[in-house]
Amino acid sequence: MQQPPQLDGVKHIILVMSGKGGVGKSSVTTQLALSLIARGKTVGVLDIDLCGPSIPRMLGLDGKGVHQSSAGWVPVFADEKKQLCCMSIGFMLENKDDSVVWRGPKKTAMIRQFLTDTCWGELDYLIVDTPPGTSDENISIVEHLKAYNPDGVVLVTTPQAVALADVRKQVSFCRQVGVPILGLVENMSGFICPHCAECNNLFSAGGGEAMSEEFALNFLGRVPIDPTLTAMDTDLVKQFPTSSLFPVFSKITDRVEEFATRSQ
Ligand SMILES: Nc1ncnc2c1ncn2[C@@H]1O[C@H](COP(=O)(O)OP(=O)(O)OP(=O)(O)O)[C@@H](O)[C@H]1O
Ligand code: SF4
Repeated sequence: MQQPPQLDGVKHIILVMSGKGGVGKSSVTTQLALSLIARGKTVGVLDIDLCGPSIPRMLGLDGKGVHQSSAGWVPVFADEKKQLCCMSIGFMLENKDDSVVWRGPKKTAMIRQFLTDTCWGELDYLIVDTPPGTSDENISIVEHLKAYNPDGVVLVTTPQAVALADVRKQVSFCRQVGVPILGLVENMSGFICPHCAECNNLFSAGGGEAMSEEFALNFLGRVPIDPTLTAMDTDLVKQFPTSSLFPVFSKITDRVEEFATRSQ
């Protein structure tokens, strides 16, 4: 497939996937992006979760609109230094509570347009937040991105058995479509009490690590349940380096960068 020129200036492409909805895929995408820009990287976030585009809200960009230049859609910048930009279906909806009720072919056409018509410019990383599961939309996304040789997939799960079972399907999906898996993140893994800083495992912990071993995946790290994650909604870029999640995502980002470079 011919590569659309809009992605020529992008050095690394990472997909974030989960077998199940609500496990924190968009949160991991956002925190990974913030962690990378804290290292001086330029990052684009492409939110192709057509049924639940939550990245604009998480990046404090709700209500922003995308404008079209002669070269294509111009992503929305999330910071003054213009290190972090975002493209999301959420920017196209008139009302943020509107839902996307398109049928398959229209969704596929929109995904193609997102991937080919957004002018990303020069980026160190493009992080793609995908719909949960192994739907036709996921197949379209991977088929399109394979032409650009993506670095690979960050899989997100939670410790509960049902979410882990969904990751099994996701692993087999990635292997079938031939896209490398960079590793697995176990989200909502314990709760750090804000009073005593003790970590309580609300659900059984360590399932993600055990699954990584079983499938010979890199274990990227655990993210605890952290109430500040939902509270950080304004000036996120400035807030992130002092947040409790900064050290957690620094370690995850170290591993993602290591494996992303290796798979080139
Ligand atoms: N580690 C965490 N600590 C606290 N809250 C979290 C954590 N991870 C995710 N959440 C919260 O859980 C909710 C779901 O997270 P998120 O939207 O990232 O999941 P998702 O997998 O992208 O969902 P979807 O299936 O809708 O795409 C959000 O309100 C988010 O703020
Ligand atoms: S973890 Fe410690 S401070 Fe937090 S609720 Fe339990 S006993 Fe109290």
